[in-house]
Amino acid sequence: MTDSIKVTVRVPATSANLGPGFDTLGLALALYDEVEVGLVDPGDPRSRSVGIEVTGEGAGELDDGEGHLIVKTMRLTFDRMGLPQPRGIRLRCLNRIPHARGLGSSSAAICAGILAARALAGAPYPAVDGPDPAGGQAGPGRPGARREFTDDDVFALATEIEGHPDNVAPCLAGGLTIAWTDQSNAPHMVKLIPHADIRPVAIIPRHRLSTEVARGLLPKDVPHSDASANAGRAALLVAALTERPERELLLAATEDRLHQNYRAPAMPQSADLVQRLRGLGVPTVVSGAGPTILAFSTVDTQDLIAPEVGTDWHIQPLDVETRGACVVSPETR
Ligand SMILES: Nc1ncnc2c1ncn2[C@@H]1O[C@H](COP(=O)(O)OP(=O)(O)O)[C@@H](O)[C@H]1O
Ligand SMILES: N[C@@H](CCOP(=O)(O)O)C(=O)O
Repeated sequence: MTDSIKVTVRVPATSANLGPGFDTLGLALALYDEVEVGLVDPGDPRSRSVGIEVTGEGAGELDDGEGHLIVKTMRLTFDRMGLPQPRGIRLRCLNRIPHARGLGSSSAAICAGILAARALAGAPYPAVDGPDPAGGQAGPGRPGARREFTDDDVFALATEIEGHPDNVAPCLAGGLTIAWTDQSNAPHMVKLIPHADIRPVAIIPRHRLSTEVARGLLPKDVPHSDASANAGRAALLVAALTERPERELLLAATEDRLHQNYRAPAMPQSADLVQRLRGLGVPTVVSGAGPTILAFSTVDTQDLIAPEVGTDWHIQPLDVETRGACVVSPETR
């Protein structure tokens, strides 16, 4: 038996914060998860279940049913689109983005789920006629009340699920993004293309640190002088990444006082390596909530990184990704 309809989505890794741009700046990186999602024919015996195949990161560890982040996200998206829940969902995940390392794996999974659900919504699929498998109730306006789900809706829902927009924005749009939320909590972004000389290098440890745990280490208030220093550095960083990718400017622009030091006790090796590389003149930050670190290498610093890092970390130079998440098959959008 075959799936009645299938889509494949591709979503990039992202590095958020970039030092001073806490919860605001993000950069998309050319390292991708690919997710094939199939909805099952009604006559297929698998049509009342969820089936998940994971290759790569998270294989054998992730929930293999309704609790899987992509399935949960798809269910919520079908609800928000005013559509009935599909019956059997098959996921085939090729996961390359490391989990809980500060490279935006959860944002990528959330964006994948929303984009897949939106792409599937255009086609007829076998819907649940009994109780909703996600535990919800079939409500008024589900079938027959389908509403257009715009790119802004995708961004808003992904941000609502993730809790902050700085990974979601570059994942969806690619490039360097400045993201913020307005007074009604709606997210917005501006996308910029970094200068061609910007060469990110992810330096990835074996151990994990969940974003939730790292966020728990942040104080409720910070000194005004620290906030002011970060505002200046974040502004400078946008200029340095797009127009003036000079090492000295990047080094000054990547200083942070709002989150990295507070989180250092949860990732002492990362904090130490950031300091050592910065001491050698390599602009280096904690990637997202860590424990990966991100260096901006230049011709004069590229040879300094490997000897300083040693063998306990995986050094991965990554191109900046400029297109963002997409449905690769069928090319519906
Ligand atoms: N491709 C994926 N499929 C299912 N769940 C995922 C996927 N990627 C991430 N997750 C979930 O998100 C968690 C990591 O999220 P988080 O702590 O925010 O770290 P980060 O987003 O920095 O990698 C994983 O432990 C896993 O539960
Ligand atoms: N601004 C967030 C970014 C978290 O990124 P992740 O890739 O670690 O999920 C934060 O610093 O908490």
